[in-house]
Amino acid sequence: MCASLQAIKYTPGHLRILDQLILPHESILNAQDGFHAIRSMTVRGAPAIAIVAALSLAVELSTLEPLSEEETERFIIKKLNYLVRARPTAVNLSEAARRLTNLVCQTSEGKRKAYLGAAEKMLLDDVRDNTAIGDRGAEWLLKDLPSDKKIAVLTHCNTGSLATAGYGTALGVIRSLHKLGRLSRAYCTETRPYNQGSRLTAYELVHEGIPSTLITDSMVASLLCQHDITAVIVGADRIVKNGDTANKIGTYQLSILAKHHGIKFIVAAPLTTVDLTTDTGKDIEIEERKGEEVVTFRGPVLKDGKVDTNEIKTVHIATPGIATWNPSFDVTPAEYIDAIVTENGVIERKASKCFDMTECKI
Ligand SMILES: CSC[C@@H](O)[C@@H](O)C(=O)COP(=O)(O)O
Repeated sequence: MCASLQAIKYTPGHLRILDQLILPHESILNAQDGFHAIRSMTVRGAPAIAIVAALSLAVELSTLEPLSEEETERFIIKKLNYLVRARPTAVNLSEAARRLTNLVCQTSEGKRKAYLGAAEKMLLDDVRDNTAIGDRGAEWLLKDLPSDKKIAVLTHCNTGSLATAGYGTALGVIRSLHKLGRLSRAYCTETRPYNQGSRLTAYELVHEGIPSTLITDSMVASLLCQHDITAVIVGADRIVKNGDTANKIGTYQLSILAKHHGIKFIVAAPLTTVDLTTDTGKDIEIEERKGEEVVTFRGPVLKDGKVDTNEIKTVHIATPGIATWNPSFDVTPAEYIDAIVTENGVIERKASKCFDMTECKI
């Protein structure tokens, strides 16, 4: 089997990320490079952007002349405050900044070393947590089914190795189902306008040899109606206290379709995505991106019927002059979510209309 995909490659003092716009690795030398990589979506996915932000500052710190403890603290806090402004919706970024700031403030001697250790640990922790999410989610989905039953699932956006430090969240559940020999097929949506599904999830599913089928976002109702789909599994950018969940635009409509067809709707995310400081989804800031993403399409050209990744082109696919609206995320109300899987286990929504997310942090 070929090696697993890795979006983030780090050795002390060196950070390289896979440029998800074209796919070779790009070097990140400092926090400014980290900020631009996140904002331009060269790296994307809630856990991955938090890790790249933290590690970009780690690389910058490791090249810096010795500073006093006080100067080091001021430097780190200033850079973290800058990095959190790269993208607003995924809470993992601000959660990491808050945690690293607290650590640095509470360490009296060796602040630089403490920061580097904590930032580097994020890579390992994320893979460990995602593996637990994948296994727990798969186990929960299979628990009431005959042991020889294989299931088909649908996922949206990208939640795999390319959106995390490895293994993936929703794609981690799919990976675990496949590992157990219990996955008949994973369907993935194209995920317009940025096409994380057709570009990244499809790439990863094919790379891993997981039986998979790509559909456009407009085909979901027909898929759920005509095929035997057991669950829709998505990741999250922010899960607030009552379980309302911000995720890639289009997730909300999938949850409504799943409910209509009596299909389970599952959110899979690490605890770093759970935001207990926000009560409901109404208070989540939704990033709006440039209309250009809606009216253009970017990809490799076809030469003699073959995809040529050396030549990437942007084409215009809408009538010039048309107005656009491009919210990058939407909020799925908790009442449409059946279960939320974290590394600590699965919380089911039973009779009530919402979750108490404080339960999963215990
Ligand atoms: C494990 S990542 C979960 C989410 O971050 C993912 O589904 C998503 O919405 C990514 O959005 P993106 O805009 O590509 O950063």
